[in-house]
Amino acid sequence: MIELKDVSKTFTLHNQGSAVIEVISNASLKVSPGECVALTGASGAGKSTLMRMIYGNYLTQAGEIRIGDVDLVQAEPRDVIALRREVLGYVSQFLRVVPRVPTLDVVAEPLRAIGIGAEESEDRARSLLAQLNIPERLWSLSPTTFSGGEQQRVNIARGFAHSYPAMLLDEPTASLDPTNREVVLSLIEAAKERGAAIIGIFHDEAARARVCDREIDVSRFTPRAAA
Ligand SMILES: Nc1ncnc2c1ncn2[C@@H]1O[C@H](COP(=O)(O)OP(=O)(O)OP(=O)(O)O)[C@@H](O)[C@H]1O
Repeated sequence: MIELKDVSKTFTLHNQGSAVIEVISNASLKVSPGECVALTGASGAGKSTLMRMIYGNYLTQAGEIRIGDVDLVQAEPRDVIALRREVLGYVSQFLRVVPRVPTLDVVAEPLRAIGIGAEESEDRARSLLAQLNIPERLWSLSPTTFSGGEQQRVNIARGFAHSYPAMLLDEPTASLDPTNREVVLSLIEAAKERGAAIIGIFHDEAARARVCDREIDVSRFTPRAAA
């Protein structure tokens, strides 16, 4: 479902004499449906960079990043947008809050975007918000003023609203209390059971051990380490 072949990435630091730093070199990996793979490696090894490349936020200079039958490296922007809407989900640690949109709509929006009716989308959103212990009195309010933890849980609810065949999870359990951490781990397990291919960064070792089938240390794709 997710396959990287000989992927490389350099950053050019335009404000520092156009210095070029190679961050990822010849990365290859494959994640099958129903499998969760953890990216590991020391701070600065390139975990977030690789994740952003797989989501298409960072340009990839060489190689192939296949999500289903789309190669993200070659895809047109409109194909990337369609892929993100239908196939590839991304749960970051932080909610990008859209001002004035009620929480319920924030969570239901990914379902509306793929043509699911208002009622069904909102039912799913309500169920996720309840599961993640967001008090019902907050559902009609914009999450702008919510606490950090509440925003993170709204973001997780939104990220899991649609059953994406492929998912990227960036520290999904970071700074959650034990009850909500457990809810998130169950959501990940349920996503695997329905066949989602998942790549995650988990500093929470126990969470990683529980939901991940394999670990890939990105240091092995780091040119500096190899040198
Ligand atoms: N936009 C950027 N411009 C220049 N260099 C960058 C950029 N993003 C990341 N880097 C560099 O790439 C390397 C890998 O960073 P990255 O954030 O991917 O590491 P990480 O493994 O996710 O680390 P952490 O566990 O600390 O989050 C670092 O040396 C970093 O300085």
